[in-house]
Amino acid sequence: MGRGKKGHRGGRGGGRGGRDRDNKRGGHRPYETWPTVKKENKRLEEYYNALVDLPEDERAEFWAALRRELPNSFRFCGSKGHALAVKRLLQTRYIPEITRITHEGVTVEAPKPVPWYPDGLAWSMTTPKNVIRKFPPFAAFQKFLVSETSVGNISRQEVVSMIPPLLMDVKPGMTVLDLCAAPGSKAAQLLEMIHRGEEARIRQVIRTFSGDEVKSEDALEEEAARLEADPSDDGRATGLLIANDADYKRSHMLIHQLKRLSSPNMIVTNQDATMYPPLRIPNPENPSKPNYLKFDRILADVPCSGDGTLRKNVNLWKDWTPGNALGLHLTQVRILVRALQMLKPGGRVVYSTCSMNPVENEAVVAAAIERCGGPEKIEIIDCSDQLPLLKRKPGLRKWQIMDKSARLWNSWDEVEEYTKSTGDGIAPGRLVETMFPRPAGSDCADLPLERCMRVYAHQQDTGGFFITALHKNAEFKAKPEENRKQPVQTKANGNVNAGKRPLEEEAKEEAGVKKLRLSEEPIKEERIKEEPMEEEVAPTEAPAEVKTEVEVKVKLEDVESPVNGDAVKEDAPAPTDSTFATPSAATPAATAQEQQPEPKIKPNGPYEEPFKFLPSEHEVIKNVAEFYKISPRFPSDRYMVRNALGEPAKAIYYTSALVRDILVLNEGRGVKFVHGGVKMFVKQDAPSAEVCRWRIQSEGMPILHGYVGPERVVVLRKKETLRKLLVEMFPKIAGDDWKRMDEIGERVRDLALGCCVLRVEPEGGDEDFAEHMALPLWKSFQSLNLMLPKEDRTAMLLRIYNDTTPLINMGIQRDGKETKKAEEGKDAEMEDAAAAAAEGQQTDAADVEVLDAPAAEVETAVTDDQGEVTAAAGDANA
Ligand SMILES: C[S@@+](CC[C@H](N)C(=O)[O-])C[C@H]1O[C@@H](n2cnc3c(N)ncnc32)[C@H](O)[C@@H]1O
Repeated sequence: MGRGKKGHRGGRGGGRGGRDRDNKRGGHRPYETWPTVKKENKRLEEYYNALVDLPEDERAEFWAALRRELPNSFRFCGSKGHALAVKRLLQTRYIPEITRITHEGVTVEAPKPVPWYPDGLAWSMTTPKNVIRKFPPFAAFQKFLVSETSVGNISRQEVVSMIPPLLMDVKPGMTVLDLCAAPGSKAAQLLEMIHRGEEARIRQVIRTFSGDEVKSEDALEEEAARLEADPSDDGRATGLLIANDADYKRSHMLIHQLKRLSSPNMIVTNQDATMYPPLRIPNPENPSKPNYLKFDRILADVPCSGDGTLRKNVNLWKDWTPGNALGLHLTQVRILVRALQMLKPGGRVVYSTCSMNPVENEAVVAAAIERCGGPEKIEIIDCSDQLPLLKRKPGLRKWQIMDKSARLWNSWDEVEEYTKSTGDGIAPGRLVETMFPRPAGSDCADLPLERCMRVYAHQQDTGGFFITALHKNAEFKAKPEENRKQPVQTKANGNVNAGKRPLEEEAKEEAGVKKLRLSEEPIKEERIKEEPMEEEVAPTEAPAEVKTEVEVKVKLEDVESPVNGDAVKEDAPAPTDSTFATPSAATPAATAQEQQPEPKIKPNGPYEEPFKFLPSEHEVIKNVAEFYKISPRFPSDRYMVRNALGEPAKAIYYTSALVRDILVLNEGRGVKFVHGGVKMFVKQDAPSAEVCRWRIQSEGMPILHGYVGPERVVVLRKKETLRKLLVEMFPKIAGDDWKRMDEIGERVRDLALGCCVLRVEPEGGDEDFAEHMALPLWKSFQSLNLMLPKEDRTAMLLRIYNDTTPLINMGIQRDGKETKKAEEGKDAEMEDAAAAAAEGQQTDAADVEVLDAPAAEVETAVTDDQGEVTAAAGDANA
């Protein structure tokens, strides 16, 4: 997964340079210390004391919690069975050890499960990072966290940030859009939901045509994962997640984070959410009529001022100003309106921020509902019965707005009155009408805003968060933004005009400050120092990189992506290639049509390799199917490559049918797709023409292995046999050496050369070795090679055997005597290739076909994200 190779980044914002990062720069980064920030801010305290209605003692707790360090939290991720297996280790192996530890005479507090998180998969702990990192009794626990985080089984995520996906009620088969998704922790939760129960469903279907008995250990899980949940594609997940972020570099962090889940049902786009383009999908009833995708669920976890993250981003204590939130209000409304437009009637949008400010929360919800046809069309969902153990406060019905100069306003009427009395007629401190509670008598005056959910830091020792779930009753035509009432302004010449200073311009002025608060995710702190990212906070503009390739020509509120082939409104330009988005001559689409290999970097911005699907009858697809004896039940029309020529060169990807349709039908429309598909086959040197050169990639294994013929499957049942394959990089099988491989010895001796599926089916009776797995195994003349990156081997050794033995690499000896035999020479070459391939398994480094961005940018983005992940473990143990 690119882990390790790309380097680990040290903790965030703590001045601890990461190992590889330091090395890359040719030396150790000097240890930096951060000046202590005084946790005081008069205006902040004044504003929230006025707003948040709490009894005196609770108010004191509110501020005390905001001034305390935030506990560390993490989530076990991946498929439920796997996540539960890793969690069990924490409970049975590490917690008993931790509870025996005393530090400075005090018993250490062990991690605790978050009570409201389903299946106990989220945990939190208050032990300071530096204690865990430096105090030797924690060493084993630290190793566990670092190791499982590096392979993607544990994700560090703030507890409150886990709430929004849980309120989305995502079910398998649904189409889901995460509009502001980077770095991707919530998107990962959503993707897991789309795939929930899939493994069991596929097993069920495969058994119906193989006639095998249900294994008792599967029975329960399969019952839970009923086929009816998502039946139409032989049990494979049919749902879709589109994860989007307007920032190009952050969209690559997103790819890195989500790739771990190996989902063919996911696309990453790089668009400005305020004008997210309608996406074409097939129209089976009337193929000549355009049909556009509408979503069952949309998450709008919008950029915000982030004052709910004061505990983590301590600089906010000094940087908080009332203007930060005001400058984001309009963008937030636009994103929410766009989300509601793209939602199916009956669908749900969850809107969330890590801010406590009503101008970014209740005011945005009310403004968006008003623009989208009022409460008849959009309802605020009462979530009071959801997550009953989560303590929360109701949303505000009344609030005041603090302007830039810290003056408090009760209503827009008050602002207008004041504005009339001033000489220049300009409303104070960038205020606009939609920031205020809706006036009595208006459609939205009585919105049940108390149904919005506010979570404060003191309630369960977390950060602060705001979440609202909205239900769309029916389609609507959004009111144009221009209808908003502008403050009356009198020019010097006596003419009257509307607001002189558009909010977006003012927002840009504060860009430097807002960079702090794009997310509740910790990644920010480092990014602020390193990367100027003005586009993140320029609310109305697509980031420069996006704009160069996609120039949206129509106002999206007019387009209202039509559903099921409905004609586009006559008064609005049709969202055709030429009117909706005008790709420049240099877009991938143009190049794809010309079938010309293109330079990797376009003058106008990063180049994305096109997604080209291979016909089922393509020679390579037929060869692969023949070699692995892939069942005809496995779809062969969803294989894709990423190059303009559309020929398999290095890697072959696999996508779900819907992802394929979207990528194909929207090619050339200027939509910026940056990722899609799971790498299924990768080209590798082979010793002879009979050996298929396309090995199965480990991330494709869970999808494919059930359909591979018995000729290319090796079944392993014993724990010790797997240990040999994990510890030894190239265990020998020549001569009598195959006997060392116990129950798989004879099978691998007789197996034809090349890649096969190692199906691990534990014989039972050992809880640490209970999980079924399918791993790629390569057979050479002399040896075997489990094609896994070192991190995965090391993590599995620790998880299954509690073993930290260094890996043994006893490859073919390259001295003259040994390499005389042609077979051995070939084996040596193959071992080199295999080792390199296994290491590159999930990195783009091994995949020259894909060059998503200028090399330096990819490197930075991947390293950043990895830093986030590694830092997570490092931090948790720091
Ligand atoms: C609060 S963060 C999202 C955190 C993310 N949902 C997660 O759970 O990891 C907000 C994100 O919105 C992105 N963003 C800012 N303006 C945007 C826009 N107009 N359209 C789409 N994304 C935007 C930022 O780049 C940032 O990554």
